[in-house]
Amino acid sequence: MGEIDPAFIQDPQHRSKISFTEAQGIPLIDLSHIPTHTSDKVSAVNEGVVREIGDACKEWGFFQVINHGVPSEKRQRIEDASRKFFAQSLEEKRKVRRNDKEVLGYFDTENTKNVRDWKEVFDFTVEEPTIIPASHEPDDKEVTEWNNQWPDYPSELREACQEYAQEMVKLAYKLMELVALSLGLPGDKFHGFFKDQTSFIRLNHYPPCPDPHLALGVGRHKDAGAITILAQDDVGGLEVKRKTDGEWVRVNPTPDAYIINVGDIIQVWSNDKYESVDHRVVVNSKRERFSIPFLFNPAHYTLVKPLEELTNEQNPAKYRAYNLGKFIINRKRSNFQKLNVENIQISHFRI
Ligand SMILES: O=C(O)CCC(=O)C(=O)O
Ligand SMILES: [Fe+2]
Repeated sequence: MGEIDPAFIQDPQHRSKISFTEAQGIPLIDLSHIPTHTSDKVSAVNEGVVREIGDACKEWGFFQVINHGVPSEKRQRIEDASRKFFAQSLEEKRKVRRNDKEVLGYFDTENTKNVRDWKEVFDFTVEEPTIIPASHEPDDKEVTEWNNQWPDYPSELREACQEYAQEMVKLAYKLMELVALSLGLPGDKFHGFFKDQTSFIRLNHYPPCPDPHLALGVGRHKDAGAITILAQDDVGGLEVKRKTDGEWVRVNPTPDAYIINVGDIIQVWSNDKYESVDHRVVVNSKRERFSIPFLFNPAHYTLVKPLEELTNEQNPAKYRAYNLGKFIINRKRSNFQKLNVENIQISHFRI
């Protein structure tokens, strides 16, 4: 005990337990009968899946999908490239380091809720470049570009990432269609929001940790985007805060499955019908772990607010509209300046 830098040490109430509870009952949903372009008229087969998705979003905020249509070679390729990238020396990795000007690339000092995460990451956006507000100032209309920083090694990383991103976008549209249908909306209800998407992918590497019960790979948090599609390897460590009793439960790895979770934006759009759920990553002292989340995010100019179709006099909007781009910039800012305040959250816009 006590071998690690105090910056990593979680308050006792947030530490992982010695034994963990396996998440029983996180729905495993088979997408094999879902065509890429689900029309508004769901067939009888698809109706069952739509109901399963709706129930999973309500009861868990999390589910897993199989037969999702993402070719396993593409997943393998990005996973292999990620391993090669992180196996390099810190000096090499820092050549594509995130800094005040470049917000994407390699980063090994991320804090979640002001405690350092036991991990290193490599971030890249789907759109190259990604357009985003130039400042957090509400009245500043100027925009800027975020550009990816690609490392020289491994040489296949860039293409592997770009190809994988296209697969993630396809699956994300399919999932958003199912979510829309489950809310009683037209299948394409959400599509327009993603035209100039700010989606990004993060390669996560969690090295073995000498004190796994003091630190976390990622501290408890909710994802700020619309929906997250996560590939985790066979090590395990992702924990979800179960809605029924607030217990942290472990999502055991299922080979070739993706873990899907509702993000804050779906929570706002659905006016709290579907909630974004707290999750975290527990580390261990023996095996390094890799994961790849894809965060499907609308365009920066999106005004995020409860959908009119889902609100009425009895169920008024629970949130004020917020500008997504400004929200993203505010978050980045607080991460950088290590302001001793928690990141901006959707709860700031709660009415
Ligand atoms: O590594 C994981 O399993 C999850 C990571 C995560 O929640 C995130 O990066 O937002
Ligand atoms: Fe997350």
